[in-house]
Amino acid sequence: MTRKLVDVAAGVLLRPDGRYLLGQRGPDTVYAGYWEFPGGKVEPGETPSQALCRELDEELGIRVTRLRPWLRREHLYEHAHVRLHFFEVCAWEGSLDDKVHSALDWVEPAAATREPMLPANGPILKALRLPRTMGITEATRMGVDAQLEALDRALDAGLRLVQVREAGLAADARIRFAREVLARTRDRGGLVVINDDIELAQMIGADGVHLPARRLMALSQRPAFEWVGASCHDRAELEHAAALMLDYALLSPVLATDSHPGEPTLGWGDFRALSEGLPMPVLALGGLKPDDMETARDAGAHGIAGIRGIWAAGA
Ligand SMILES: Nc1nc2c([nH]c(=O)n2[C@H]2C[C@H](O)[C@@H](COP(=O)(O)OP(=O)(O)OP(=O)(O)O)O2)c(=O)[nH]1
Repeated sequence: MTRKLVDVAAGVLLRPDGRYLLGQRGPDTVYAGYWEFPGGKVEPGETPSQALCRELDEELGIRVTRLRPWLRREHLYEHAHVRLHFFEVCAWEGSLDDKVHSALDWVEPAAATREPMLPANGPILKALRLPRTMGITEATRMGVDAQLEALDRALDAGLRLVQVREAGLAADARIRFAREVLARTRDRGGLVVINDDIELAQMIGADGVHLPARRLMALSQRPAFEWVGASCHDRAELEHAAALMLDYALLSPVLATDSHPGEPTLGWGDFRALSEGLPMPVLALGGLKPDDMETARDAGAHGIAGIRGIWAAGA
């Protein structure tokens, strides 16, 4: 049976302490008692962001002053085929005066979800657990000891997502290095993904794998890890990552880098256009430093990834 496509706008209200708001649907709605992000259907003639501002005013009594488009996902329910436009709502006026939910709760991204959760929202909650900054190792160039010291500094400064990318190290050294990165990062509650080496990731029990673009395009199924991401450089690669239901993508190169001098770059305009409307978070990569975070997020990025810019800054 084909169902009419219904556009829905939903807001992730983010507090400065990182918590976000969930509401429990009232008794007279479909999926009564389920938890959701506040929002509702897009009315004819409205854009999704206009719909969200109206819904948050009507339902919660707040006026949105700053929002960013984030993820877009479709889901086929028994009652409807919904296209969900998620926004990050970063600033608003007025205090919450909820008129529709049975309960509201500010939840920590790392904490367990509220149950029951609307079925379409699982990947959204997972995306909110993805740290905003990824450090990509380069022990091959820096030396193993210098890289591990830089990792410790970055972990102290709050880094919680590391990609081990060391094709240049000999096999034994690579295994030792990857184990060491995993132990140090886990100690701080962080995640480690291994570039292009599913066997190594399995052997050391890493959190996941990171697929280079050529490997991504050769796959028709997602590898079995909790976290799987990929490097992308154009829309076709991003869409393939979405079709495989990957957890994130890196899109590069955004700015010029010392490691790839003279290569054409996307700039923030192309970054925004390419990453728009995808179901998974996209991190910006290429010549970025921690200071670029706000610019990246304003351009639709979930966050930033980096090599030298991250290790030099201590993240
Ligand atoms: N608001 C919201 N809706 C969601 C989320 N996830 C999800 O699958 N949905 C679905 C459930 C519903 O099928 C649809 C939203 O419809 P709704 O009934 O809440 O919309 P509305 O507030 O405009 O209600 P109404 O005018 O029809 O009474 O989107 C979410 O996180 N927030």
